[in-house]
Order: sequence, then C-alpha cells, then structure tokens
Amino acid sequence: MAAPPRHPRDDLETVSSTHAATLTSHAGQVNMSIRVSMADANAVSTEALRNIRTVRSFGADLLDAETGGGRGKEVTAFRQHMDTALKNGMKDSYASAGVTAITQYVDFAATILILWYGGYAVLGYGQTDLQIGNLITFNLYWNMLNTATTNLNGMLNTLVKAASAAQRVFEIIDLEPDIPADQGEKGMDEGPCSISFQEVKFFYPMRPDAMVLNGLSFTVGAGQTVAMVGKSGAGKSTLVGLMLRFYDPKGGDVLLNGCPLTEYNLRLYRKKVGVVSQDTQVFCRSILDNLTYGLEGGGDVLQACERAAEVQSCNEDCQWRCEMALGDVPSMEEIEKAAEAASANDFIQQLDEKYNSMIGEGGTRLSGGQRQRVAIARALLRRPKLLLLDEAKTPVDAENEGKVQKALDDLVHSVHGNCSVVLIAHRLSTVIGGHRRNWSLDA
Ligand SMILES: Nc1ncnc2c1ncn2[C@@H]1O[C@H](COP(=O)(O)OP(=O)(O)OP(=O)(O)O)[C@@H](O)[C@H]1O
Repeated sequence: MAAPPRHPRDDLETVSSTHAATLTSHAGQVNMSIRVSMADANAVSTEALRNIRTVRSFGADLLDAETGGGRGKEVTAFRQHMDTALKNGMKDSYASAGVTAITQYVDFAATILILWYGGYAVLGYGQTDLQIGNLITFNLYWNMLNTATTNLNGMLNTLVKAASAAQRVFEIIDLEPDIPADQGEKGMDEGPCSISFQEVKFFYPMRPDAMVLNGLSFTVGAGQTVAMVGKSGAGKSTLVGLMLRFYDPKGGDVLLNGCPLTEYNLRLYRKKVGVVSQDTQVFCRSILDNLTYGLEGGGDVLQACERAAEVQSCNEDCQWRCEMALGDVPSMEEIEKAAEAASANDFIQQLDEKYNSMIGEGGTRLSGGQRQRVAIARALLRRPKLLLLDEAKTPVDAENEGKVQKALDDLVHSVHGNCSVVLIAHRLSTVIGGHRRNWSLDA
C-alpha cells in the first residue's frame, strides 16, 4: 500500500521538534557546565573556609598571584570558577534571548500578516467573503496559541535547567558502595571476637601498582589487646580500613572468629566495632547526640521484630535483624559512666547546657583533646566486641595528651577480656606497657 502523502504540517513538526531537540541538548550542555563550575567554586570556598587557619598561616590569603590582583590564592581560584560559570551563563542567556527575540518577531510578523490578509479579505478584495467578526475571533485564537507557545518555551527552559541540576544529584545518588551494607547473613557471635589476617594482599584501586600489604598474616585473639607499630605510610590505617570492610583484600582472607568476614552481616558487624581514629570526626550536634551517634532507639523484642519485619520479612533466622532493630541507646547513667571512663564528664559538666551543649561544625567549640575524649566515650558506648584505636592521640597537645592517654588506658582496661583491642601507633613507646604483644608492620 502506498504511503499517504506527507502534509506540510508534518514537515513543520519535524523541523520544529529537531530544532527544539538541538536547542534543548545545547542548553542542557551549557547548563551542566554552569553547575560543574559552580560546584568547583563551592568546593574551593568550603575548603578554604574550613581550613581558614592554614590559609591564613601560610599567607595564601595575601598572595599577590598574577591573576589574583592581590586577593589571594583561594579567592583567585574561586573567581576563575565563577568566571567560567558566568561565561557559560552569558552563553545561556544569549541563546534564551535569541530564541525569545525570534519567537516575538515571528509572532509580530504573523499578526501583521493576519491583519493584512484578513483586512484584505474583509474589504472584499479577495475571492473569500470573510466577516470582521471571524477575523477578530481568528486573531484572538492566534494570540491564545501564541501565549501558550511562549509559556511552553519558558517552561522548557526551566525544565532544561532543572534536568541538568537533577542529573548531577542523581549521579551521586546512583553511586553504589563497592560493598553493600546489607551484604552477608551471619549474625555476630556471643562474646569478644578474634580477627585474623591470612596472607592478605592489598592495593588501592587508584594505585594498583603500589602494593600496600603483601601477604600479611596475624591473629588478634578473642579478648586480647594487641599493639601494632609501624612507620608512617606502612599501611596501619589500611589495616583498620580492611577490618572495617571499607575494602576487601585483593588476596588472602580476613577471618572473624575463624569465618570469612564477608559472611557476616556488614551493618551488624560494624555496629559492634568501636573506632577512634587519628582524625577524630564529630558532628555539629549536641554532645549527647555525638555520644550516641549510630545507636538506635530502644524497645522490647516484639517491637524490634515488628521493626525488623518492616525492613525485611521476619523468619526463624532473623535473629540478627531483630537484634539490630532492638535498639541500643544507652541510659543516661551509662552515658555518664562512659564519659567518666573517657575523662570527658568533667569538661562536659562545665559546659552551659552540659550534655545538650552544641559543639559547632566539626566540633570547633571543643579543643582537640576534648573532641578525642568524646570520640573515646562514643566508641565505648557501642559496647564493642572489637575496638580499633588508630593513633588515637595524634592530634592533641602535650597537656591533653596525658588526659587522652589516661582515657585510652581506662578504656582498654575497662573492656579488657570482653573486647578485642587493636592499638595502632607510630612509636613503640606509645603503646609499650601492659599490652600483650608488640608487632611491627615492618617485619
Ligand atoms: N585512598 C588511597 N588511595 C591510594 N593510596 C592510598 C590511599 N590511602 C593510603 N594510600 C597509600 O597507602 C599506603 C599506606 O597508607 P596508610 O594510611 O595505611 O599508612 P599509615 O601506616 O596509616 O600511615 P600514617 O601512620 O602516616 O597514618 C601509603 O603509601 C599511602 O600513600
């Protein structure tokens, strides 16, 4: 059967939709580069403000950089990104202005054409017998159609902007963690756990040629306190990352109580690991919220099962899910006891609102040592089965070092036998003493 003849309207639709698609795709690209430049500018300003003391102490705020006009390195970088955003913004505005101008000229020309040709017909010069009423009605319809098209054009513009912003958000939302938190079915065993590395090999994905661990084996027995000492860059923090399963080994095995760590439910496992790291991170919340960070609200077992069932179907082997949903928020008494053990209770009691005091962004209203003691109490409140102390007193001054050392000693002492402890340090002298064994990563 022969194809029906093409109507001129079809060609018009094809041309206009191709034109719209080209314009939309171009506008999308321009908008995307605006967002990227704005994000870069934000990253520079956020980093500079967060590290304002370093910026000031290095004089980077006064650097008379060639392009900076004496405004400093960070401001120069910020301006460069903003200039790129502005350049692309101008491009976008010119394109929008061009489209608007063309649309309005077409509208203007069409109106003149309608009135000229319509008037001609109304006056009876043509072959048609057009009434003045029909001409006015036609012109009104044309105006309505035109207004609708102009609005659609504006909406399309907003949609393109929203779509390019959404694309950047979705790129981040769609990122999948390499190791999903709900992987593994096995629940945690009773009591402290042993952890062992068997011929573990590891390199970071970004640097596949630099082997960090090459066939490393050791065992931390259940309830033991083991110290690991190694020079800077030897791979101590990498060990902590492997124990927390931020990464999986590239060779060999990490075993928990003799079973591969990969078999344990990761979320539940991490709930039972306490960490105090060299770069203590606290949140812009109250001291209480920081101490109970990551701990869930309590309830009875029945409620816990109900809550677990909401997450995933509850059956006989759902014990760990129930355990997770059961909640583990400690009582105020326990919180104060943990703060006491971490030598934090005294300074918390001196704050205006005590445990409800806000500590500012990144804990800026506390000293380094106080932040560290909050982190130690936080680790203790998780009632850990495995405690990882990674250079836990690195960032504090001499005065605070003593307090943090006491807090750490009390912590290790209080969990001794109930929890396996891995102490990581640069120097043997930091950890030598009551610990069972010193172990060098250089060996
Ligand atoms: N995310 C990463 N990507 C690539 N390489 C990394 C990464 N993190 C660490 N490394 C490299 O891995 C090696 C071990 O680093 P790691 O942080 O484990 O050392 P460390 O013993 O804890 O050092 P320090 O005592 O100074 O904290 C180093 O050579 C380091 O450059």
